[in-house]
Amino acid sequence: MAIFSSKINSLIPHNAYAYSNTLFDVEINQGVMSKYSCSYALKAGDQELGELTLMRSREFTDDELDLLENLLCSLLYPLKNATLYHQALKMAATDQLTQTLNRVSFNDTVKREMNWAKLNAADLSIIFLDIDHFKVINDQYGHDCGDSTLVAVAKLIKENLRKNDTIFRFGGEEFVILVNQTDLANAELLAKRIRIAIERNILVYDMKPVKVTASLGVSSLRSDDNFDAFIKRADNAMYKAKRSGRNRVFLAQ
Ligand SMILES: Nc1nc2c(ncn2[C@@H]2O[C@H](COP(=O)(O)OP(=O)(O)OP(=O)(O)O)[C@@H](O)[C@H]2O)c(=O)[nH]1
Repeated sequence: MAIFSSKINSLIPHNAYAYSNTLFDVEINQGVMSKYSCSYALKAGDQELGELTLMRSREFTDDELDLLENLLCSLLYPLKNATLYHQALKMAATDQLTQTLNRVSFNDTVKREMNWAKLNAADLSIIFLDIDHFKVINDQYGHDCGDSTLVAVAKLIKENLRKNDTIFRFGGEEFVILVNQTDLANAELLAKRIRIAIERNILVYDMKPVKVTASLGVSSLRSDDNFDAFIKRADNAMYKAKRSGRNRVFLAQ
């Protein structure tokens, strides 16, 4: 969009542009917001491609708007390809059942956040969460009930997170939450909130209440940590929570 804006600037001068595309999760605002604007909802066939707005301090003429509409036509198909590519990448990294990230992007995301936290002397914490006796839920109520449980737990976790936190479905009934700019004490509070939310939530399946609890382990980044050590401490803490009776939060030592 930046290239399109700069290429057309000699033909249709403008001070700023805004582009948003919810499918992309993209929201771009470039330049100085101005009084006059023209907006276009971009579409190729039935594919929505977001909304583009150009802004400047004097009105756009009819000739300029006609020209812009023609130029936009040449943008639609490259934009459609970019959207499809982005959707494919997003799907590959998303667990379709729980709509959380899957393992594909886990290592890269954690390493990137570890680097950022170390460079900026910021806190970073990680929570491992494993649903208790999940096999029993599957065996007693069926696999569909197990799937509904996974969806419900993911939703409860998401409801307790901030925008910058990231949730991954790590394996079968295991989730990992990366908590930015949060120290061990505050990550523990978050883990306890999530544990209570899961315990209190009443999942009704086939008219029967299904009791769900989870065990959680928490670790925070240390200055000499590498990726494996950071992850392993939280995983070990979660296993300690399991071994000491489940439905509890353990902090990494
Ligand atoms: N319904 C459903 N079940 C799954 C899925 N992925 C893994 N499972 C099941 O999750 C169960 C995990 O069982 P275990 O590893 O024994 O763990 P658990 O029963 O939760 O026991 P603890 O972790 O020790 O409390 C297995 O029965 C798997 O078949 C899934 O996507 N959907």
